Amino acid sequence: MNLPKIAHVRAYVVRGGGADYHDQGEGHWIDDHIATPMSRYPEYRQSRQSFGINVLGTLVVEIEASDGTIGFAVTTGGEPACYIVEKHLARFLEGRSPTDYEKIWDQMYFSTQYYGRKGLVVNALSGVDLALWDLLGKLRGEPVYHMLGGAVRDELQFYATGARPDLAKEMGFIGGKMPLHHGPAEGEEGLHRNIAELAEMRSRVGPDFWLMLDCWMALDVNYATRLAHRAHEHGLKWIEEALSPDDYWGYAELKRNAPTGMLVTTGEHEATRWGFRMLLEMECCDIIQPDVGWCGGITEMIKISALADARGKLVVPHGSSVYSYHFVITRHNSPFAEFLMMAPKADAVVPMFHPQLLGEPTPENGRMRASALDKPGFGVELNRDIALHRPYTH
Ligand SMILES: C[C@H](O)[C@H](O)CC(=O)C(=O)O
Ligand SMILES: [Mg+2]
Repeated sequence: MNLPKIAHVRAYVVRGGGADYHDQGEGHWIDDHIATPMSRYPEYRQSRQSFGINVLGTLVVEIEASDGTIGFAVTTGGEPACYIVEKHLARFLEGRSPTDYEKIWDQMYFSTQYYGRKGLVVNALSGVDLALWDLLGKLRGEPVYHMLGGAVRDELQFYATGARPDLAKEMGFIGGKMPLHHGPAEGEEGLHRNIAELAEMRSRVGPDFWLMLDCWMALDVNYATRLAHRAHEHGLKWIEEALSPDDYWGYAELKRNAPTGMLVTTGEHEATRWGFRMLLEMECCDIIQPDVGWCGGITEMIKISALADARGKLVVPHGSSVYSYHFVITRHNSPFAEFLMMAPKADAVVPMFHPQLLGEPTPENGRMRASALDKPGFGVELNRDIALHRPYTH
């Protein structure tokens, strides 16, 4: 069957809302004294926005086929990513068939390799890849998860990331991941406060509920090892992204140092099969956490997941809403998914990519039926009531 060819690629920047790096208003738990690599500077300790976490904004990529069908995706990267998409990547799509996603990915990656490989460029590339899968699904009338081989279970189950695992438990989630609030620069007192917060949460949720700590690249091996051992006494299930993503050696050491039974997880700021191969071959962790919108998109996720599967490792993607749900439901080595609580007080389930997406499914009682994904493509529409700014054209 010949599908319509790709006619046009467009890239927009959006301010406000969204998940994680996207702009959140004041008083949101996600920007409240979270330990980061910048916490060593007191003036950048209270708010991640103070050092510019939200400086780029959201990237929206649209790919229009010659019959007028539009696929789209949302990720991070903002205006600089718009430039890369419009001025560089678009040439590898326009005039081509949307079925050629392997060749398109290969050309996008290798043509940008001299200035890319990770970070912003791979965010942009991921946005294009996700928009392409959305377009393909819309043209074929199939959900992305069908194109990935179909569901291996009837429903997704979720853990929640946010400041209130106790409320997440009441909402039916299988676990709660809290941000770590104090980094090494806050010394022994900070460590003590981190452990006290964990202990307090353990007392609220009881002995069996999963509790995890997200350290957002803020620690060193020594601090992370001490934190892990002290947290073990309070039943911490995993310690996440404790070190710089470049410190593969440190992760390998932390994995050796961690108490038996505690999982070491990382990878949300890693990209491509080559980056994840490093994490896997160097025995850096137990669970890898690629973000579908940052690691190279669905086309690359398939390869990353296969590498992990062959090594008996789990893939539990970072956030990314529908873009990860369609993947997780198709893989046995992705037994559960993350839900990032975007309600400012983490006290309600609200869509992760609000207000950019319309029709975004959310977990109910910590679960989501596969049938909630049964719409063409990623099953969501772009909210055209938001201000979409197209800074570049080609
Ligand atoms: C809460 C973390 O600091 C970060 O904002 C989200 C994240 O890393 C995760 O969901 O994982
Ligand atoms: Mg994380």
